[in-house]
Amino acid sequence: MGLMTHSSTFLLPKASIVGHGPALNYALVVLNQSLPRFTPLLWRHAQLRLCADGGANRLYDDMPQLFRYDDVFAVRNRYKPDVIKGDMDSIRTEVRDFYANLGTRIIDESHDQDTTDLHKCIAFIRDLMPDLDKSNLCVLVAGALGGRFDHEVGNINVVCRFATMRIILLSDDSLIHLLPSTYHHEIHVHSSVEGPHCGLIPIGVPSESTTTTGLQWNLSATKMRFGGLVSTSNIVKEGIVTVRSDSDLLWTISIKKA
Ligand SMILES: Nc1ncnc2c1ncn2[C@@H]1O[C@H](COP(=O)(O)OP(=O)(O)OP(=O)(O)O)[C@@H](O)[C@H]1O
Ligand SMILES: Cc1ncc(C[n+]2csc(CCO)c2C)c(N)n1
Repeated sequence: MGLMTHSSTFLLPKASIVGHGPALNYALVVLNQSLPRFTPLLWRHAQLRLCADGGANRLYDDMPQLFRYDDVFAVRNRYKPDVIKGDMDSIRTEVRDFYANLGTRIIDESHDQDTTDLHKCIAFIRDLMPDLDKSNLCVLVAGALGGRFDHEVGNINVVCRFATMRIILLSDDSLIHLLPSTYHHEIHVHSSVEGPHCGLIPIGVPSESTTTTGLQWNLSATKMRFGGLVSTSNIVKEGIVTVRSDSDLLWTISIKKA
């Protein structure tokens, strides 16, 4: 079975990155929730930037607040998304017009009321990338956690629906990504920016057997299921956490405040 490595280097300044595994190309999707304070850092890492519908309002309203000493319009011009996509029921007209005038591609999919705006954005990224590029692509989703619970679950479901893509859901406080059962996993923990609190959560189906190293409460061929044991409030103890499981799991780790 192959090894998949994970490393939150997108939370580090670009210059300080020492690679673990292949260098990844990043895409950023901004959702309709208050922007995480490190969004400008994610923006710099990303080669492609999208807003999911009302996410464009957040970019327009919140980004200038992250640069309090800069001119509001200078900040808005600096942070121009490549694409705004969604059912367009939340983006304000002035915001849509502002970014359209800057040259942002606007994709209105108001006919589709069965998939979320995040889903629409991930499908766009998937279809844009040639097959070969996809293994090195990682999609960062800003503002995906906290807020309305149905949206949070919808966002997690997108991670599961596009299970072959690397997608990382982020808030100010934590990140989540999938650990597919078809790989063994090595998670390189950057303790300056993340941890120590973490969790491993079976999603969809129970896990009959999960084994970990590097945690305070390791699992040893342990069964996990909702209604039984799920590993929450665990603590990272080593620089590398390893996970092998017979089922897909969600990995979550806290993000440090300063
Ligand atoms: N409170 C929230 N918590 C987490 N994610 C959110 C939240 N609000 C919005 N999102 C994410 O941002 C995307 C765009 O948000 P937007 O408000 O434009 O969606 P929407 O389809 O109009 O939502 P709804 O009609 O259900 O209120 C959503 O698809 C969702 O992924
Ligand atoms: C069973 C079922 N539940 C909810 C919705 C509603 N819905 C899901 S995604 C979406 C678009 C949000 O931008 C909307 C309105 C549906 N279609 N089918």
